[in-house]
Formats: sequence, C-alpha cells, structure tokens
Amino acid sequence: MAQKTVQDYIRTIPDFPHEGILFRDVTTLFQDPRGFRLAVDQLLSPFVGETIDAVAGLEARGFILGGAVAHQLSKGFVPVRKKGKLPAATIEQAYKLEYGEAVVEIHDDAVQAGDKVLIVDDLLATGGTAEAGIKLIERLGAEVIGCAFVIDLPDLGGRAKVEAMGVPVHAICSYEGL
Ligand SMILES: O=P(O)(O)OC[C@H]1O[C@H](OP(=O)(O)OP(=O)(O)O)[C@H](O)[C@@H]1O
Ligand SMILES: Nc1ncnc2[nH]cnc12
Repeated sequence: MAQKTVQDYIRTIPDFPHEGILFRDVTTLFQDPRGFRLAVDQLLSPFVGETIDAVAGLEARGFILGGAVAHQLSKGFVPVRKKGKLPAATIEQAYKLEYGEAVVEIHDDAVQAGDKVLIVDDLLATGGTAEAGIKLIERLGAEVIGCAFVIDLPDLGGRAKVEAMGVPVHAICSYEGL
C-alpha cells in the first residue's frame, strides 16, 4: 500500500463552525505518531540549511507545530498570541477577521534585531493572521525568512498576501474552496 500523505491524516468536518464551511481538522493529523512526524518533517524541509534563529508559532495550532519544528531545528520557540495572554511587555497588531477585527501580540524581547525567524501555523486562509505575525516580528527588527503551513486554502488569497510582503510561503497541501 502506498505511504499515507499528510493530507490523508486530515479530517474534514462539514458545516463547522458555520453552515457551508468545510473545516479542515488537523487533530487527526496531530494524534497520529506517523502523521505528526511526517507533517513536522515536511514543514521544515525547505528551510533545512537556511540560517534560522527562532521559530514563531501562531496561536493556537501553530504552537503545536511550531514547538515541534523548533525542537527539531534545536532553536527557540516564540509565541504570537491573541491579545491579553502574554504576561510581560508586548507590542500588538490588529488584523481583519471574517467579521470584525482581532489583535495579536508578541513579547517585545521575543526576538532581536537582525534575527531570522520562521513562522509556523496549521492553515493559511485569508493570510490576515500570518500578515499580523510578520508585521510584529518585523517591527522588532527581525526578518521573517518564510512562513510554513500544513494547509493552504488558495481560494482565500493568503499566499498572495504573504508573498507580497516579500516572505516565501511553504504549504504541504491545499484544498480548493473555503
Ligand atoms: O489566514 P487567516 O484567514 O488569518 O486564517 C488562518 C488562521 O485561522 C485559524 O486560527 P483561528 O483564528 O481560528 O484561531 P485558533 O487557532 O486560536 O482557533 C488558523 O489556525 C490560522 O491561524
Ligand atoms: N476551512 C477551514 N478549516 C479549518 N480552519 C480554518 N480557518 C479558516 N478556514 C478554515
């Protein structure tokens, strides 16, 4: 039997959290030891050999993947969190949601000027979350050398938004539609 791909481990739940949405559920990928290792290996593979000083994960599923990627690369992990969760001094960045706005934060000492940072998250949709994460890291004087996702939803335009910021996008798999 052919080796399972990362996409084979992802479960699709119709009409969650709203009618008409096909929710791409990565818990079934994370809970499988082979699937989880495959995803982490494929997330970081384009960046092996590049200089990376830190891995930043976007809340919440980016923490699970980003922590594993950082460990594999023997680098530190930096959380980009929803507003109000980080205890020390932060900078914040607003971004657009489907309805309204949200705010993410990073500790102001999480990365140093000149650091090269890899951003990790589970899914790229409109790119608003990734764009906010990139802005935060760049405002601290560091450089985002790439964004790595398990899933790209190309119809929502996130890749173009991130690449327009000069940041390369790597996604393991993609799904047409929303
Ligand atoms: O490209 P975008 O349109 O910004 O969407 C992608 C983001 O949306 C999801 O997180 P969500 O905001 O649902 O937060 P959660 O992981 O805390 O549930 C996903 O895990 C990404 O972080
Ligand atoms: N279709 C989808 N599945 C899972 N997470 C999402 N975030 C935005 N769209 C999503």
